[in-house]
Amino acid sequence: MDGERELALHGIGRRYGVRAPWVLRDVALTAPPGTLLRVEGANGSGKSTLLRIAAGVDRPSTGVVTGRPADRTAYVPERFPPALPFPALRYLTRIGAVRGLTAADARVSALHWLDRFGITGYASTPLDELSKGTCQKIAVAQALLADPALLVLDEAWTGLDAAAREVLDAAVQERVAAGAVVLFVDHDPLRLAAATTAALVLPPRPDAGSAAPAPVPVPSAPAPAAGPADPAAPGAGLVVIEAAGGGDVALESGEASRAADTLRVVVTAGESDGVLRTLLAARPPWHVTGVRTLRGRSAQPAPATPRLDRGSTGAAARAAALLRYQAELVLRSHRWLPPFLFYGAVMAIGIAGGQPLLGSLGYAAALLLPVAAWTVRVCVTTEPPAARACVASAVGTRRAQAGALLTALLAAGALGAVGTLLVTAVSGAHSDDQRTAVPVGAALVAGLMAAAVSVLLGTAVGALTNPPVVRGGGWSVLGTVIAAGAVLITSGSPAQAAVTGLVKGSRTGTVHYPVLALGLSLLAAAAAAAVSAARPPARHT
Ligand SMILES: Nc1ncnc2c1ncn2[C@@H]1O[C@H](COP(=O)(O)OP(=O)(O)OP(=O)(O)O)[C@@H](O)[C@H]1O
Repeated sequence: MDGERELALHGIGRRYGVRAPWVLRDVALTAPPGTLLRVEGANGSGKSTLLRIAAGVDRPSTGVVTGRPADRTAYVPERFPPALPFPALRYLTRIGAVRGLTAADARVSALHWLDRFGITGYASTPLDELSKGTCQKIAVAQALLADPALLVLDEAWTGLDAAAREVLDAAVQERVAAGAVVLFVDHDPLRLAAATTAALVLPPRPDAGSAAPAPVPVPSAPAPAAGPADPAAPGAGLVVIEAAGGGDVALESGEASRAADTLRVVVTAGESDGVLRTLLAARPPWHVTGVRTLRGRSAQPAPATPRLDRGSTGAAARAAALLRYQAELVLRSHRWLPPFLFYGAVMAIGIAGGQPLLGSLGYAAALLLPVAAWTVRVCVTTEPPAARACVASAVGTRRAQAGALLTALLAAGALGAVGTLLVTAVSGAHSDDQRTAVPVGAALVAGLMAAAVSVLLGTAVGALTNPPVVRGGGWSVLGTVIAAGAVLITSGSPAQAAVTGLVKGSRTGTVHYPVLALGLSLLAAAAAAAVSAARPPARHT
């Protein structure tokens, strides 16, 4: 991968629950730079699961993945959701920035891929108004934006028209020629057959509790150095096809050899499609377990891709790009409106001009806690899981979740700051009995600190009662309401301490700064965010 380490999967196992059957068991794989690897297996054998783990959008139950280019991995999910509230170009430029491109490069690259897929005319069209096929082109484009060094394609060709399939074929070969690793699943056994350098055949899914048969890796030919194929090289364009379990077949080309029920055919690249068709047409059909080139690559002309000024944005810029993407997603979805309107309405009911300042600040801070938890729910559930997976391939699942939580924290914090300022402006700077004057500046600071306590604890509650920690919608909402109420009224909780400090201070006109409560709520929010980010992401297929 552009001179980096090879991608390796070591002893990968995955099951969806401690008692659930193993979907994958002991899968091992190495893919040096320049590998084009096809993953095969029956329905339900775990192909998508394996691709998600390789792409870093799901985590294995056992084993590790090494050599993944952390900031240059891209993934196309099996189904891309059109429910994203972005126009096509806007979505691509936002994702390009998350993938580390500068704004200018992201736009150039997005326009390039829109053009290559022939959909420039849809640049301003919202994704939810695009046809399924056009939306799939956007799904593929988002993965190709920033020259991925690891590209993972889960049936990415499905839904594309013939011309777009060719564009994707060519793009894959460009990436492989540049030294990237490409892993793919496709229902068409001929897909990129001549260019594929390795295959991994997953065994059928084992029954619960039984050991899985080992996956069958088909070793790849040594990955050639990046650069154009040498058609004059000895063996150039030779393809090895391996297949199992089929019926009688008469091959008109290639050299065939058989061992047990496995057939191996060495054939020129030009004749390989014909051989594959013959094998698949046999009765019973052959199960193609591997297709790889012996030397060289198919010599597809590589259309010019824009030169991107990679590395021009650092970790901080990518984190900012992630927040901008998530904030714009929530803003465009309008799902932020209910909690914000609720906050405004309850503030309007409870706060009146001239009321004692500290008491009103306590009321505002208390209200902020459930509103912050609700905002977290909005921020972690608005992005469809498949779109989240695309983002997670770029930044990792933990950062994608942390980004959503931080977006909620900042949004609720901004709301709380505005609310606190308004309350300070309209309230009377005196104690409850109006005998003691309250210093406005000090009250404002204490009010902002109490609001921060509420926002932090509301974020903690939201993080622990929503996906991926609690996945069921009904349980999530119920859990959020109960937990938010409990945190507010439980004696000794930082929120209760901060709010009570203001309300009690209002009786005597004394300002208490909730310093300890703020420190504790910071710790609670950080711990809850860590728990939430550590949970495996939600299923998306
Ligand atoms: N998040 C999840 N939670 C629970 N079970 C899951 C989850 N994701 C996948 N599975 C199960 O794991 C098994 C393998 O699924 P996967 O989609 O990886 O297989 P596949 O080989 O890609 O299947 P197909 O060819 O039908 O797409 C299936 O039984 C599926 O129901």
